[in-house]
Amino acid sequence: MAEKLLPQIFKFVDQNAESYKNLLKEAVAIPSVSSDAKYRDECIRMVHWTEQKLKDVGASTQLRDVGFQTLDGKEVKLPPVLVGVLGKDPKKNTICIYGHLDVQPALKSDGWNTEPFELVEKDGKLFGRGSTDDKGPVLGWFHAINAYKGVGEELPVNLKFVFECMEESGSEGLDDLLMKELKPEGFFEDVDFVCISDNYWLGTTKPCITYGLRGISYYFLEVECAKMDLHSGVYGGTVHEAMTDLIYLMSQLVDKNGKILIPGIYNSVAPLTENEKNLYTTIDFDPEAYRNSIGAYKLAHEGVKEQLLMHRWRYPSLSLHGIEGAAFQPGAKTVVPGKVIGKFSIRLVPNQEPEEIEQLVFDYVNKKWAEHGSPNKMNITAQSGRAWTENPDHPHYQAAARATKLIYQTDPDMSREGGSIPVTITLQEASGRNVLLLPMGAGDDMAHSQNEKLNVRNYIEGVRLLFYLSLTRCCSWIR
Ligand SMILES: NCC(=O)N[C@@H](Cc1c[nH]cn1)C(=O)O
Ligand SMILES: [Zn+2]
Ligand SMILES: [Zn+2]
Repeated sequence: MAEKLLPQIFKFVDQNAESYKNLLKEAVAIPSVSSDAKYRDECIRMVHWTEQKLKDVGASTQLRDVGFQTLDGKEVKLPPVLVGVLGKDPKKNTICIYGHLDVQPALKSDGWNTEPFELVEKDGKLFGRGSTDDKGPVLGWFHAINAYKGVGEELPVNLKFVFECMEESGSEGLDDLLMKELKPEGFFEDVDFVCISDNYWLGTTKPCITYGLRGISYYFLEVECAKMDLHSGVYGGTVHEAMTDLIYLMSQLVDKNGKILIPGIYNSVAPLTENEKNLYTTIDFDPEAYRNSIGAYKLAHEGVKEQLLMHRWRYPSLSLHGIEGAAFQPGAKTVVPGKVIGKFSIRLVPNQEPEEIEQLVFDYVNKKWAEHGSPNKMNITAQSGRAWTENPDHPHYQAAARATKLIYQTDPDMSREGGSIPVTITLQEASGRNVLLLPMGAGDDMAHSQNEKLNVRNYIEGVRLLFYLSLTRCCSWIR
């Protein structure tokens, strides 16, 4: 039945490509930035907008309240989690789909060529914040479901949905909802697989299927020297400046080659086996093309493919992200900030437990602070999620590989990902089922960066892929 339907579906998807783009345009126009309290209403609007789309495809929906968070010292309501169910036929397999509706911040002045929250099509690319991370892939599922209706076929699987709007900000409230509230109600009882489309191919031409993610331990390092910002001409030379202390602490974390300077941080990293080492040799990854795509002057590890991939996937890395309270605007502002918050994160790898890593970081920063001997106030806090890996030999992965080959006419690479989707491990534990990461976007989509985009080809073929994937899930052998 599967293959017979494909020509019809391919035609239907092509005929509807414009409407798919229009829907993505609507989604991108909602600036659902989860990290900034001033966009919280937009996050809530995004959840409601998506709920309506889910209802439109025939799903029953629920908005689950997950309480409040403290943001910028204020209690702010978290966006509700959108849960949905489409079909309850016991003869069919049930796939649980997770996606996120929130986005990273974006301003045109960051260096975008177009308005970030206006979807613009140029040269076969759809530019806009959230186009690839993760609004395009979420909508891909809705289009795939509609395609069944379009060709007059019944959906061959039951679907369950979990859509949140806080992924880019630590998925606050979601773990508790999944583990404590949804589990007793049996939400995951009949789930056979979990599928997430929220990552990217390694390169730009070859599709991938992903079986591992790094975790993340994100730190907020606060130093306060005064209760207000100060004129450096009036107060400079008379106070111990918070920024000086913070820059000192941040400079002690990582060396110029990327080696993390926190004692013990590499101790628990899973040892590299011969078997794993061999996996890297067959992956299609061109260091020079990768370097060019980001305009980097020189790559670490002399651009050796295997070493680069290992440092993206299986070794921890520490990045310095920014300083809140610093004068980042253009111009010669002569302020001494009263309080600054340095932000850095460590990407965690298998066997590194967040509690262990947080303790090592806190101990090290406290020791460096004591050595530094500043009279100022310092405080460090963290939010963390574990790394995740899955069995890529599972039939779920084999089905995804078959579907990918059919759509792209090439065998996908089995990849891991350097980024983090902390809820993946929670979904694995809550469902007890195999979790598949099926990327829609290409490796040069520049999620989180300026000019984020989704290729029209990836969007359209992605819809076909999700359609075909759900079709193959109707086979009982896959259970
Ligand atoms: N597409 C997944 C993704 O981008 N995840 C974020 C998660 C995050 C952001 N801040 C804290 N966690 C990532 O940076 O990997
Ligand atoms: Zn994402
Ligand atoms: Zn993201």
